[in-house]
Amino acid sequence: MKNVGILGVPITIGQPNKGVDLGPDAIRHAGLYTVLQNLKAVYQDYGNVQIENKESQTTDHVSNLKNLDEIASANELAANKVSEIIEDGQFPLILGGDHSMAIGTIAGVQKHYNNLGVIWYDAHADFNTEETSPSGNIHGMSLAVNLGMGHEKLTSILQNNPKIKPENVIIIGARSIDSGERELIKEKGIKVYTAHEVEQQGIESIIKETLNDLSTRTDGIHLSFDVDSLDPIYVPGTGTPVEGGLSIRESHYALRLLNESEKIVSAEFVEVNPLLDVKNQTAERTVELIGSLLGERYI
Ligand SMILES: NC(=[NH2+])NCCC[C@H](N)C(=O)O
Ligand SMILES: [Mn+2]
Ligand SMILES: [Mn+2]
Repeated sequence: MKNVGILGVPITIGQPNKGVDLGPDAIRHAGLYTVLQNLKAVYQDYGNVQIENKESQTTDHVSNLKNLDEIASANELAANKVSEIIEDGQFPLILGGDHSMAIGTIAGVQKHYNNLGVIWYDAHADFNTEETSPSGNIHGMSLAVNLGMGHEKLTSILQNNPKIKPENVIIIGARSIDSGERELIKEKGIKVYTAHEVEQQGIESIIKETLNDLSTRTDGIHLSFDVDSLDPIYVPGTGTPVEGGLSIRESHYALRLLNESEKIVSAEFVEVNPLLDVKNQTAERTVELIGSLLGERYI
């Protein structure tokens, strides 16, 4: 069983909805420790990264990016914390927070790998740059930033270099991709399994293909799990829900296959927003999904 280091990244300024900063604590309250105890996991909670989510929004005049400086410094903090958890010999289990946090989390993990792979499980591709973004919201840009595209204040977290190679990224569950993102995805040759492909090919085959593909090239795989990958009927508590999402059953199965592969070296669960939720069910489902990733079984 893994030795787990829990870290909350309560960032909200990468998008416009209030409340996603409460995500990490809602996940803890939904029974995270109990699940870990039942799995006989050794764990340590590193608490939350101290982030100042300013009420008033700043927009960079040149790039049109919202809250650029604040997001850059929050991600620097998150990156250092994640790196520290790995240095302590633990598996980083990171709780969000809006998806702009993946800029820092992946920078922190990447420090310890020569060739990191990333599975981006999401309704969105988060592959915008300031040129293509329809919103200026940085949570829609974090994957592109990880590949070295975007504002230098974001691409230079920890080191001024691309953190992952395009061939080492696989997106699963996408069904809302902006036209500019689509062009960039094609240009970079990123592998995407859309929600339609999950329907047609099946999640088992997709996860196995993903693992085969990434295992040959990478020395570790980070899972970036945006809860809006799931259909909003299961997870109402998220800021950018998209209909036609993945089912809870196939997502548990996906996570079980990832667990069995023993290739996942770190994971984050993001975009849980308790203020948009109904009876904390989004946080509760997130805890159950974390259980599957860490080895919980039906029988
Ligand atoms: N991590 C997320 N939920 N991202 C949603 C992004 C939505 C849209 N594509 C944008 O860039 O604004
Ligand atoms: Mn998303
Ligand atoms: Mn996302």
